[in-house]
Amino acid sequence: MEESRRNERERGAADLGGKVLIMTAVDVERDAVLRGLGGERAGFDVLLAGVGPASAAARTSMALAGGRYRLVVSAGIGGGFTGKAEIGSLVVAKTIVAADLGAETPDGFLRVDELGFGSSVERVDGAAAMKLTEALRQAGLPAQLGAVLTVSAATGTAETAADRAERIPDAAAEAMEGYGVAVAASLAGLPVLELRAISNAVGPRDRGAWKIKEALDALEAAGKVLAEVFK
Ligand SMILES: O=C(O)c1cccc(C(=O)CC[C@H]2O[C@@H](n3cnc4c(=O)[nH]cnc43)[C@H](O)[C@@H]2O)c1
Repeated sequence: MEESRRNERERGAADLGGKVLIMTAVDVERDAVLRGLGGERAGFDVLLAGVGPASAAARTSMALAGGRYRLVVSAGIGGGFTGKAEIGSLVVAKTIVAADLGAETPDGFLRVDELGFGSSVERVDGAAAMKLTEALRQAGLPAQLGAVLTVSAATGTAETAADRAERIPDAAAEAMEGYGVAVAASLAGLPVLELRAISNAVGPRDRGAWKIKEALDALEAAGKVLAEVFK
């Protein structure tokens, strides 16, 4: 069973049968993706993950148990690391990192890997991630590949932002669901992607400064590209 799942994953997103499952945290994100998919929705299911990795993992697993899918995508808005990802731009995950899964110690943070309890990094379908990033750029959208962090508590201070940026130097964006979606996809033997439209800077919490509309517009534009690339 494990070997057939591994073989399926190695064949990648392109040549497996089934639909593409897109999980968003909240309904305005789902609606933006659906607007972007437009008339090309037939090959896609866009479902709600809820906020946070636990809800995302549980709801993705439930969806995967009830349908036939070839690719799973975690999509939505996210925070961008300063100097890495600007508001209104798009980040496609090259890795999905559970940034707060582990243990604090007086000498610093220990990743769950260092504790010997599994992995804090979920691999994405690298070829599909590159293809999507290229297609987004071809469509004139500012897009880049970078590590996308999953956190249970959004960063709210400059200290936490600096700590996360130092521990994970290729971090471009932060959100709250990708790792949960990715673990569910991995258990089902399916490739995964994460796509984030940047609504705010990762750092001191300033909810009034979040550019939700800009991010949702970018997510909608990305939805059109998702339809072209994965139809
Ligand atoms: O208030 C609104 O109108 C609104 C519209 C769409 C989404 C929201 C959310 O608050 C969604 C929460 C969702 O956003 C992700 N996110 C966005 N920025 C960050 C961040 O800096 N750090 C972590 N997560 C972030 C996250 O995936 C949440 O699920 C509100």
